[in-house]
Amino acid sequence: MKVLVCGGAGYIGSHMVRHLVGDGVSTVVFDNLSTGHRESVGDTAFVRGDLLDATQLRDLFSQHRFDAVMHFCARSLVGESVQQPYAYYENNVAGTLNLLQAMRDASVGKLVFSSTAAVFGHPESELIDESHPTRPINPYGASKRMVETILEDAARAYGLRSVALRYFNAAGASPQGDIGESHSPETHLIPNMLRAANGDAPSLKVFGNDYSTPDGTCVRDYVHVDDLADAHSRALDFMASNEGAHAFNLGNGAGFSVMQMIHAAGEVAKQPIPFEIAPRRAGDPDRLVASSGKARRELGWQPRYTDIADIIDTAWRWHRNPRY
Ligand SMILES: NC(=O)c1ccc[n+]([C@@H]2O[C@H](COP(=O)([O-])OP(=O)(O)OC[C@H]3O[C@@H](n4cnc5c(N)ncnc54)[C@H](O)[C@@H]3O)[C@@H](O)[C@H]2O)c1
Ligand SMILES: O=c1ccn([C@@H]2O[C@H](COP(=O)(O)OP(=O)(O)O[C@H]3O[C@H](CO)[C@H](O)[C@H](O)[C@H]3O)[C@@H](O)[C@H]2O)c(=O)[nH]1
Repeated sequence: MKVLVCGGAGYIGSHMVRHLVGDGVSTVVFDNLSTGHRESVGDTAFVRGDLLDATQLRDLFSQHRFDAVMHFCARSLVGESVQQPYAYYENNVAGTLNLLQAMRDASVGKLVFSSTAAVFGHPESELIDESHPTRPINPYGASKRMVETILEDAARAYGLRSVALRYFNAAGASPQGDIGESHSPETHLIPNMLRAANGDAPSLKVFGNDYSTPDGTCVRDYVHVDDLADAHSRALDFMASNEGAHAFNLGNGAGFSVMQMIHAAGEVAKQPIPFEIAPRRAGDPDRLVASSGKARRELGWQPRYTDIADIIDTAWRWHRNPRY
């Protein structure tokens, strides 16, 4: 089994690479290092390249015989996507089309795609399952939904087998503490809390405390990166016996408010997280919590990290001593 991991030098992708290598799967990483880190994949085979360069992709597929592709590449900042929609559609949609065409030319017929809770837009129910309408409210979410549609069409036209995994909030890091989340600028809550705890960043800005949630701050569903990696491996197995394009929501099914997260992180770091209340951030829905019953039933997926303190603790191991 040989797997191409596009975007494997990024936060989630690097945890996937470690998971595949641990399972003895031959792995090649393709990444332009726009937001990723070469150090995060150690001595795994690495090709620096860009999905927007069709020639590089053709060369890659001519040099290797891949059984499947995992595709983590994206621009993924919601606010930036509103400001720069062309850049988002170009990288996330046109880049993915280049990849799909190269796969087709090389007769590679299986893809696991990183989708997102942002395909749903404003939540219409407490728990979001796969029957929830997909009405994205920003270009980032729209770009991911477009790719899901392309995958549905590709299944019908070319027989491509695919699984779109819609992560809610990816969180935590390898418990070994040697790979983790490192973005610049960092926009995600857990790294920003832990950098404030470390003194690496000023106090955490809490974006709005007037949402219609119990304490007024936004509620999210945090799911550990190693559990996401496990779901990808299960998706590979699933495609061996299932044709077509499939989508699964991945979360723990438990919501935590920003204030609850600050409290939990303070307990893990054994010091209070300095914070201040700031204006709302554009595009943040009140509450996003997954129903992952379909992934449990059809993929046999069972997250191992269900305690928010354990999830934050793995991130804290990284943030105390980040390597990149
Ligand atoms: N982090 C989350 O909470 C979250 C939630 C839902 C979905 N996702 C999705 O999961 C995926 C991974 O997210 P992440 O947080 O690890 O992001 P990341 O930015 O850390 O990783 C993305 C990787 O893709 C690479 N890349 C981007 N465009 C590329 C291109 N054109 N060619 C080659 N390489 C390219 C980057 O250099 C980076 O290494 C993304 O598709 C993202 O939209 C993330
Ligand atoms: O410094 C910060 C950072 C975040 N937040 C708040 O913390 C919550 C979580 O924010 P994150 O930025 O960590 O995560 P998001 O829920 O905005 O985004 C995640 O889910 C999205 C789907 O809605 C996308 O998929 C995106 O890629 C993924 O990171 C939000 O209410 C946000 O307003 C703060 O208060 N202060």
